[in-house]
Amino acid sequence: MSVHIFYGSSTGTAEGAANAMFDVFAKAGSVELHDMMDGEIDALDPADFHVFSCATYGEGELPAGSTEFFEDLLEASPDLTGLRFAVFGLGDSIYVDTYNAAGKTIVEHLTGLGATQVGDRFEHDNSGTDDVDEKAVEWAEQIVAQI
Ligand SMILES: Cc1cc2nc3c(=O)[nH]c(=O)nc-3n(C[C@H](O)[C@H](O)[C@H](O)COP(=O)(O)O)c2cc1C
Repeated sequence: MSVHIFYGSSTGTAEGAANAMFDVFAKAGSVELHDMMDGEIDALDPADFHVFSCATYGEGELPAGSTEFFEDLLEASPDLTGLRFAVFGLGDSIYVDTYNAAGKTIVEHLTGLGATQVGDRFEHDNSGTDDVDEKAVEWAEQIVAQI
């Protein structure tokens, strides 16, 4: 099994978290990192496991350049039955109405295509005191125990 870690990041926090998780997921198989901006929707494979580390911007959207990933995916509308994924969301609670909305959107889109969420969706708060990379490792350890 391969683990595909996709990150959606504008200023590097979600990308850093994705990198921090790399060694944890390497316990489960070979790991590939993907910038969602590269639009590699073909890397979604029911035989593999998928992790999304993604920030929220705008009015609750994915970061600029990453929104097209799901536009392309929804247009292609593949049957993702059997595909398993987990979501590590990043946001900031000062954005009350759209706090961590991108992570919720990812869950909706993937489950809407038949995929199955594994574990709890994490919500990192940039206004909080939690170290994002430490939390990413802790979360990844919980997820890897379930795959
Ligand atoms: C201009 C701007 C808009 C943002 N909008 C939201 C938002 O709507 N909801 C949210 O939860 N966080 C929002 N954030 C917070 C980011 O998602 C958060 O800081 C995240 O850690 C950034 O990740 P990145 O460095 O990978 O881009 C916003 C941040 C900026 C700078």
